[in-house]
Amino acid sequence: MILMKDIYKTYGNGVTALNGVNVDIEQGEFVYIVGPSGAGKSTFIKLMYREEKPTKGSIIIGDTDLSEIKERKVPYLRRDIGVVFQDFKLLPKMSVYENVAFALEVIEESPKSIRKQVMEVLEVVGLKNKARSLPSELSGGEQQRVSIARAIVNHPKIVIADEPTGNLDPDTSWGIMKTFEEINARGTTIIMATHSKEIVNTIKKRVIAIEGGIIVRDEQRGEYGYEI
Ligand SMILES: Nc1ncnc2c1ncn2[C@@H]1O[C@H](COP(=O)(O)OP(=O)(O)OP(=O)(O)O)[C@@H](O)[C@H]1O
Repeated sequence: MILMKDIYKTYGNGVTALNGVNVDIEQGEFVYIVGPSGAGKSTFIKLMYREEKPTKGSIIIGDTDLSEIKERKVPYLRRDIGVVFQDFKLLPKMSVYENVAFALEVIEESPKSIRKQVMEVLEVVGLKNKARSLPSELSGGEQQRVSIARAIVNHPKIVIADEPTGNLDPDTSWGIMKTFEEINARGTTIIMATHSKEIVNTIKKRVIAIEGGIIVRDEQRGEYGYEI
C-alpha cells in the first residue's frame, strides 16, 4: 500500500532529515510515528503526500510511484490522502461547511453531491449542528474535528496526521483519537506523528520510531519509548 525504499532526504540547506528509510505499510493499518524533535518525522510524513520529494529512493502509494507523477497530477494523489495538521489550517473567513466543501469543490463535484457528502462527514465528526459556524467560534477540539472532516470528505484510503493533538488538552485529545479510531475501523489507513506518550501507550498500534533520520524501531502494538 505504502512502500518506501531506501529514502534519503537532504534539504537545500544541507540538512539530511532522512538517511535511508525503508517501510511497508498495509492498507487499513494504524501507525504512530514517534521520535525526538528534529528526528525526521514531519519530513517522513511530507514525503507521503508529496509536500516534499526525496533526494533518493522511491515511494509507492497504491499503484502510484510518486517519483513518476507530474505536478499537475498531484491533486489526484491528494484525493487519496487526507492530511490533518497540528494547527488545523482552516480558512478563517469560511464557515465549517465551506471549509469542508472546499476540499470537494476543487475537484469539481456537483453542488448536490457536495452538500450530501459534507453533511455526512460532519455527522461522522459530531459537528452537524456547527455547519454554519466560523472556525473562530469553535473550541480547539471542534476545529480539529473540522479539519478531520475536511481530510476524510473525499473518502481517502490514507489519512496522515502530523501531531493532530499537539495543540489540544488531554480530554479533547482522547475524543480526537476516538474519531481517528472510528475512521480506521472503516478501513482507512492512519499514519500519525505524535509526541504523546499517553496516547501511544494506551491506544496500542504499530509504532515506527525515527531517530536521526533512520528507523530505529518498528513494532506492532509498540510503546512510545521516550520519557517525554
Ligand atoms: N524545509 C526545511 N529546510 C531545511 N531543513 C529542514 C526543513 N524541514 C525540516 N528540516 C530539518 O530536518 C530535520 C528533521 O526535521 P523534521 O521536521 O522532519 O523533524 P520532526 O521529527 O518532525 O521534528 P518535531 O518533532 O520537532 O516536529 C531537522 O534538522 C530540521 O531542522
